[in-house]
Amino acid sequence: MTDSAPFLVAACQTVSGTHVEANLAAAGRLVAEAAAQGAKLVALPEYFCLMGASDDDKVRVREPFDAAAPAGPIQRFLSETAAKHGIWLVGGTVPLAADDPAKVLNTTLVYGPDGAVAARYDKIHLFGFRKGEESYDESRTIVAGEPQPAVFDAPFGRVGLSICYDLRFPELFRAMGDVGLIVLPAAFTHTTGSAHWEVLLRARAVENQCYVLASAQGGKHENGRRTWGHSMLIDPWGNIVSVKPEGEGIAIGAIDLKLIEATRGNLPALRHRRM
Ligand SMILES: NC(=O)CC(=O)C(=O)O
Repeated sequence: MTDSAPFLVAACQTVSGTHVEANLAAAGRLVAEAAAQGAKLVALPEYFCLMGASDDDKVRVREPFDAAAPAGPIQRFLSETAAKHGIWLVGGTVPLAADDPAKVLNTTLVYGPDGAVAARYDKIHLFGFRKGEESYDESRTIVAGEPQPAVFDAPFGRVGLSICYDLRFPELFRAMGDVGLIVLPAAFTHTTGSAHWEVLLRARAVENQCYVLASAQGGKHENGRRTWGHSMLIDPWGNIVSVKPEGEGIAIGAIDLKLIEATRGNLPALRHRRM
């Protein structure tokens, strides 16, 4: 049964550094702030546990995955934090061990209010970008997930999972089916984010007539990188409900399931699809 009363969700924005312990402490403070304000679902950003000095650092802190018992400090932190606050915690991304020992899976693990794993999504699309001095190639250290959508059911409805660069591939979001909320942990670069972040997020909300909650890295990092931030909640009409432009903090706002129904009733574009 779906509980249809409006409820709060929050996107945590971090400026993660090169030390896992310090990053987990920062994430813990932000989740506690969101929970204290009443958020039922809280999302952390991509790479919330580490923005390493080099891309290979995430391989150094990789953890095996165990759905039954947290198999490392990052998974333990997520499980304990969800249970402590009694929330749904979308755990940004965790570097999970892959078959190739030189690479990881860049994975979102979702924990329920009981601290148990409720869903897993391995990032499908791997970011590559080169312009001037800037160069990114995730395929060097990350193995792409199997190309299939991941959703989970919470008491307030169905939630779809995606990560950062996935945002540029609308077919993934369509394949999620009927979701009321899409969550996107991210670490968009300052260059690409200033140009594309908001317009892409709002497009995904409008074309799927659902809420989008995007939790981002936002600021100048210890490793010299600069990320765009602008963590936000967007409603099914494409309005920005709440935004955290820069630096550490949260973007918190209400989800009203009746607005999804009303939007789809007024403008039945999803029913008008012919392909
Ligand atoms: N950092 C990413 O994975 C994606 C990004 O910055 C972009 O798509 O732009």
